[in-house]
Amino acid sequence: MSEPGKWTQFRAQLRKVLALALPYFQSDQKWKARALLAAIIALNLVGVFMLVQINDWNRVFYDALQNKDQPVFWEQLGRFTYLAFAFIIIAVYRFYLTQLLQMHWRDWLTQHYMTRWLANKAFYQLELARFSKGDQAPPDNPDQRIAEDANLFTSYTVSLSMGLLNAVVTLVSFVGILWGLSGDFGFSFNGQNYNIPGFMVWMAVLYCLVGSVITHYIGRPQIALNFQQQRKEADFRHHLIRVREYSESIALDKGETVEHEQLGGRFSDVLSNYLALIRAQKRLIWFTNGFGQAAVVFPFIVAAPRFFSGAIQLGQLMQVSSAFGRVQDSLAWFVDNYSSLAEWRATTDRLTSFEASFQALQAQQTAKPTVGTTDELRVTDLNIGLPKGGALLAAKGLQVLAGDSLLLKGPSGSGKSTLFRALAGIWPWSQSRITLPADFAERGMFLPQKAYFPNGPLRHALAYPNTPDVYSDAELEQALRHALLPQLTDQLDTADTWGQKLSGGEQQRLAIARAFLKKPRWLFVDEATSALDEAAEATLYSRLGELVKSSNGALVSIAHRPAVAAFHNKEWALEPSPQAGQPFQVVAS
Ligand SMILES: Nc1ncnc2c1ncn2[C@@H]1O[C@H](COP(=O)(O)OP(=O)(O)OP(=O)(O)O)[C@@H](O)[C@H]1O
Repeated sequence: MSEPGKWTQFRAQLRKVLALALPYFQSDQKWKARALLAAIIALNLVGVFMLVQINDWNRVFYDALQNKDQPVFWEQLGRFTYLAFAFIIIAVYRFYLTQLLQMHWRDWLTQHYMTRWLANKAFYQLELARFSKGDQAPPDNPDQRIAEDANLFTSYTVSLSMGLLNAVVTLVSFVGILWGLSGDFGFSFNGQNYNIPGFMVWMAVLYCLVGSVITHYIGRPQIALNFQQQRKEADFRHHLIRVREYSESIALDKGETVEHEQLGGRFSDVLSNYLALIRAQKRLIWFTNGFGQAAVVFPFIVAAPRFFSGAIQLGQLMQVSSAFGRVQDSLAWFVDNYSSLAEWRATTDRLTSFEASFQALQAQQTAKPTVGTTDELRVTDLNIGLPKGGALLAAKGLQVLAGDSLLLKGPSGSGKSTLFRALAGIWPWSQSRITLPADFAERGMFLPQKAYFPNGPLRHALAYPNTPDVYSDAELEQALRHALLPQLTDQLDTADTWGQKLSGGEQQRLAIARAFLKKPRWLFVDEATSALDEAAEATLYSRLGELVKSSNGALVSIAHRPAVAAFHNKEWALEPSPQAGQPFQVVAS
C-alpha cells in the first residue's frame, strides 16, 4: 500500500464498497439494519472482552498447577465454567444475528437489482447493448449478478468487516496485556546499552508485517482469477440454459455434437481457470500454514530466556503465549482472509459495473415516445440507428389516425420490426419525435411473431401480462374460440409449458386471443399470423380489423403475404433510400 497508485486503488475500492453497502443502511429498512448491525458489533466487543477474561484465567490456572494449589485449581475451574457459558451464548447469537443481517441485506439488495433490471426495459436494452459500439463492455450474465453476486457481496461484507473489527479490538486489548507481560529487551551495541520496551509486541508486529507483505505478493493473482472464475461459471451455465430453451431446434438440426463441443469448451475454460486458481491458493496455503505453525512456537522461543532465567513463571509464560497468539491472530487477519478478500473484491467489481451499466443506459436514453393529447400517432423526423452505429431507417413525417388500417411493407432486414420497437419505446437508438395517442398506455398493443408464454396454467398464459382474475372464464373461453382455439377452452386450469407444447400456429392464435381479451384500440401486428394457413389468417385478420374498428382504433401490420393487403387501406413502404449512409426510408401512401 506504500505506492501512491496502490493507495489510490485502495481508496477507489473502498468507495465502491461504500457505494454498494450504504444504500441499505439508509433505505426504508434502515432501523432494522442498523439495530442488527449494532447488536452484532456489541456481541463482537463482548466476545473480545471474554477472550481477555480467558487470557487472565490462563495465568491464574497455570500458576495454580505449577504451585500444586488445589483450592485455586477448583475455583478456577468454576470460573472457567461461567466464562465458557457466556462464550457459548455470545457465539450462538453472534452467528444467528450475523446470518439474519446477511439475509435481510441480501433480500434488499436482490430486490433492488431486480427492480433496476426490470425498470425502463433495462433487461432488454442490456442485451442489445452487448452488440453496441463503444468501449464500455456490456455487463455479462445479469442473472448471476442478481442471484449470486448480491448474496456473496452481503455475506462477505458482513463477515469480513466483523472479522476486521474483531481483529482490531482484539489487537488493542491484547497489545496492552502483551506489553505489560513482555518486559524490556536489553542489549549492548558499540559499548552502549539499549532497552526495547514491549519487546514481544514488536516481535508480533514484525512477524505479521512480514507475513502480510509476503501474502499479498503470493496471493495477488487470485483477485483476477476469482473474477474470471465467476464469469466463466456463469457463461457455462448460461449456455446450458440456452440448450434447454432451444432443445427442439437443436434436436432437429442434430446440433448435439456442436453443442457438446461448445459446452465442453466452456467447461474446460471453467476448469482451467479453476486449476490456475487452486494453484494460486496452494502457493498461498504453503505460506499461510507455515506462518501459522511457526506462530505456535515463536512466542515460546522469544520468551524462553526470561522463563529460564526465572523472570517469569509458567502461568505468565502461558499467558504471554496466549496473548501473543491473539495479537498475532489479529495482525494476521489479512493473511488469513486473503482468498476471501480476493473473491469479495471480484464480486464488488461485478456489482459496481452492473450498477454503472444502469446509469450508462439512462444516460444513453434518446428521445422516448411521448404521450400526446390527440387521437393519433404522429412521427416527425424519424431516424432509427443500429447498435453497432450507423443509420437504418428515416422518414420525414408519419401518421396513424383513428380508423386507419395500415400495412408496413419492405424487404427482409429493412427495419420493419425495428420501427415497431421504436414506436413501442424500447429501441434506444432512435432519434425520432414520436407522439402517441392519449390512450396508448392502456389501449395500445403489440403482437410479435413469437410471443412469450409463461409456464403454468393456460389462463395465466392467456391473460399475460395481466393476472387471470381480471377476466371471467366466459371472457377467456370466448377469446380462445374467437382466435380459432376452441379445443383449449376446457384446459384453462391445465398447467403446461405452452411455449413448447403448442404448435407455432397455435401459439400465434393464443397470442391473438390475448388481443381479443384486451381489446386494444391501437394494434400493431408483426407477422403474427405467419405460421397460419391462409384461411385461418384471413378469418383472424378480419376479426382483428373488426375489433379495432369497433372502438374506432387503428391496425398497423407487418406482413409478407399479399393476401393480407386486402385488410388494409393504407401502406408504408420501406424502400432503399437515395441518401448516402441511409439504407432505407419510409414512403407513406
Ligand atoms: N438487436 C439487434 N442488434 C443488432 N442489429 C439488429 C438488432 N435487431 C435488428 N438489427 C438489425 O436491424 C436490421 C433490421 O431488422 P428488422 O428486424 O427490423 O428487419 P425486418 O424488416 O423486420 O426484417 P424481417 O422482414 O426479416 O423480419 C437488420 O439488419 C438487423 O440485423
